[in-house]
Amino acid sequence: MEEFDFGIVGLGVMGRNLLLNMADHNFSVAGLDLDAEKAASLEKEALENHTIKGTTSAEEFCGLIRKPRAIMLLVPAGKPVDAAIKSLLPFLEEGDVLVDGGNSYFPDTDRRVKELAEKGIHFFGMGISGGEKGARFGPSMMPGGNAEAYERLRPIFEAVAAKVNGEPCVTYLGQGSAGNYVKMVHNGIEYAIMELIAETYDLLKRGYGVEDSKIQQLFAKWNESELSSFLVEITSEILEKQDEVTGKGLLLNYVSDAAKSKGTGKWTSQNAMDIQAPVPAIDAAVQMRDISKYKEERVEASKVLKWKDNSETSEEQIFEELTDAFYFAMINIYAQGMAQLFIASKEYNYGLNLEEVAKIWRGGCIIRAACLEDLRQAYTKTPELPNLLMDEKLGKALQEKQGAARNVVKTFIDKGIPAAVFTSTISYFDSYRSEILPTNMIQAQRDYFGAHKYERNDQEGIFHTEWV
Ligand SMILES: NC(=O)C1=CN([C@@H]2O[C@H](COP(=O)(O)OP(=O)(O)OC[C@H]3O[C@@H](n4cnc5c(N)ncnc54)[C@H](OP(=O)(O)O)[C@@H]3O)[C@@H](O)[C@H]2O)C=CC1
Ligand SMILES: O=C(CO)[C@H](O)[C@H](O)COP(=O)(O)O
Repeated sequence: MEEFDFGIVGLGVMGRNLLLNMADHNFSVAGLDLDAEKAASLEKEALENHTIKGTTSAEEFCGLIRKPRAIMLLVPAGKPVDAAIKSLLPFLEEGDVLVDGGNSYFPDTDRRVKELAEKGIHFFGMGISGGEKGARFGPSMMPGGNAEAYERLRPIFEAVAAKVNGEPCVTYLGQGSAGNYVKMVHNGIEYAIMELIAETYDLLKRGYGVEDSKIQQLFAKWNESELSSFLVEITSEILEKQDEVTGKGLLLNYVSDAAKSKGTGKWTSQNAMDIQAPVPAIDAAVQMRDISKYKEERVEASKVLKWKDNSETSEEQIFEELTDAFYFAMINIYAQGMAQLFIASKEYNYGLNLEEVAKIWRGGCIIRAACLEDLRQAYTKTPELPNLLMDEKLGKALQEKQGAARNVVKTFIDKGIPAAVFTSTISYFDSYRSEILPTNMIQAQRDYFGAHKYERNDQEGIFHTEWV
């Protein structure tokens, strides 16, 4: 056989849709899944011009694909990836390329790259974003690994990726686990923007008692402005969806408020701490999902821990200021994530080009937004920009909008509505722009109780003092 251009392992949400997307672009693709029903139904979905074949046999699957083989895994992260690799290995040969398209934890990718290199197999970690529709009609893809192996995959990935002004939302990002790392931070940013939107909705709904339809209109209007983005767009659609079970009101009002997660946001925060890249908005978003799980405790606490709203900001003023406050927070979130990538690139030797990262995030992915073109331009101007807050254009916009952001945050606090991400973005901005921080006190305290020593700001050297 050996006639298929590409193979995909895992015919679930992402694998099946990406396979059909590839087939749309005239690539012949074989699919492998443990579930016979999924493998069989694939061929039923084929259009006339598609060349696709589904199987549950790893041997048959590997036999279908032209050598050197190009195979992508789209199975859940963790053990299923190792299991899928193990099932393929007996049938793979030197020179074959395996691409992990899932949300794998980046150290796992580094391990797999090494293990498979010993067998002459190129292993690639490639984050994919865009969900079900993105995979089907054009995702953003973040590949990392062996640069030569990528050249073989490039035509197929560029064909199926989303396009912005004709430019594909995929590019080679760097060696080893660079692709998984960039996707991990993408998801960290995703968590923070989702929480920012949730906080905005909360302030309007619980803080001001604004009707859902009016909140929907605000998000729809924002999507026509500089705040235009996929997450804002889907929020306005979610705020329109009626509940079909009860036939009464919005479905959203029946959705449980205990949020789930699969790990990428947490890994972003954990690794940010390891490499000392502060990302407080992402940390806050992860923590809010965690707090949301303590439903019973929250219900009990709400009965005893009371606060009386003493806000002086009118609903009209909030509607006016929220737009600027949202922009301010959103840019801060991207700045934190991009600064993490800047630091991680040096730490792990990825050689990331942040202009390219911003470029491939403009379309296809969950965090696509109009502002990503401004982010891209900031890096075109200054490729080694350590923090987007220092870009002239973005910095000026943030300076103009910070007043609104500060008032909105005050209003959240006055009303007793949680605003973990909104408040963290102001603190980040204020810390980053502080020539002096009170951390001299921390250094003095460390020296006082632990003889940890300190440096002085007026002379060289390391000092210790008997403080009393
Ligand atoms: N869903 C989304 O929006 C996005 C998901 N991702 C990532 O993509 C990856 C895949 O996600 P998704 O498509 O949603 O997952 P699904 O659970 O929908 O699909 C995974 C498929 O892989 C199959 N599978 C598991 N182990 C093996 C194996 N050893 N050999 C062959 N097939 C196997 C599963 O079969 P079975 O069900 O029988 O176990 C299932 O059909 C994950 O890492 C996810 O985090 C990335 C971006 C967006
Ligand atoms: O990668 C994705 C989007 O970019 C996936 O949808 C992922 O599952 C989202 O993360 P979580 O499930 O933790 O919210």
